[in-house]
Amino acid sequence: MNAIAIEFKNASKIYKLPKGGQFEALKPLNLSIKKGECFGLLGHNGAGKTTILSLLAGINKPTTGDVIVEGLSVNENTSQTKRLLGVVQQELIADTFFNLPTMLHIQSKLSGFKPDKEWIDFLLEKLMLTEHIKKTTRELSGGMKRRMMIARALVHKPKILVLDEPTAGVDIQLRKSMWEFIEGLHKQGMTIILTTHYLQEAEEFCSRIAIVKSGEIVTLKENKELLALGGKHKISCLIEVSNVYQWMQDHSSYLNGLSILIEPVKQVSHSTGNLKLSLPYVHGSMNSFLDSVNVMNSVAQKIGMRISDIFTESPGLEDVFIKINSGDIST
Ligand SMILES: Nc1ncnc2c1ncn2[C@@H]1O[C@H](COP(=O)(O)OP(=O)(O)OP(=O)(O)O)[C@@H](O)[C@H]1O
Repeated sequence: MNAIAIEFKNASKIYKLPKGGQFEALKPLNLSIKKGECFGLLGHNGAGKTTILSLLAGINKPTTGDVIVEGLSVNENTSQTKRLLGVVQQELIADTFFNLPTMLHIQSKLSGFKPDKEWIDFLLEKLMLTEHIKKTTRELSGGMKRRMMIARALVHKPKILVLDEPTAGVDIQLRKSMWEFIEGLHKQGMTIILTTHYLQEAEEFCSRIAIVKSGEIVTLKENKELLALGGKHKISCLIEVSNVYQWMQDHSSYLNGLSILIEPVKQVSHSTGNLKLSLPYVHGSMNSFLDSVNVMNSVAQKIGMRISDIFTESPGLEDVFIKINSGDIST
């Protein structure tokens, strides 16, 4: 299971700018992605994610180095490596007068693959496109085009699926079924490399995640390890107080002594507002959880506060992403 599917070897990209000069979009990258892995690339707009995928897909040539796909060099065997990959590009490219099944038949042939009607029907069904098969691809909505691009990328049964923001513009219901379908392909052994701005998708589906910033990977970790950087799980409660700043002054030394954090929830004025009190607990330990609940209850009794809500909070990938990008955590 540890065989390598994709290997970036010192691969870099410097774009030549039309008005002269150049721009280094990707610093020399060394990265291995295992067979059967679902690997996520995250980063702000312009970080370099699409550039990385374009070198893998053979759309752009690296300035230095190479990418190896299933043992084959993309530089030397572009047409063979292309057949191993199903690539869903970020831009919606669906401007034809063909209907969906015809376009997918043509695409199969273009990929050097004998069209397989059963597989095409299966893809159309799984991507919820069957009811739109009479439309030409240019008549599809944005979300339908996005799903069509996934069908097109899979038509030649590739070993590796490359998804550059595959769910942009797809509504939440369809996104869920799309991911169920992609998860099914992954379970059958397909290697997946994904970029997305929906961090929850990466959190749910990727086993390893790289964060790209200014043309280089600044963090590369197992999903769980990355989430652990977000901080502790917390038990929190909300209280309403009539004089926020006075209240914080009166109680802060007592609460700080118990490691309880005080945080204004909404815009607070001097006269009224909500405060959130939080206490960390060890995730997975019932004793630690109950200890924290007991502390909250005894604090409530001691200082006579009315708790309006009590809930737990888990650090998510979004918290980690923001902290890494703002330099709050170095990895
Ligand atoms: N053909 C090109 N010529 C010059 N610069 C380019 C070219 N393509 C991309 N760039 C620049 O390279 C940098 C990385 O772009 P890239 O598209 O890889 O970012 P990204 O992380 O995929 O962003 P997004 O999340 O917006 O898709 C950006 O500054 C971009 O302007």
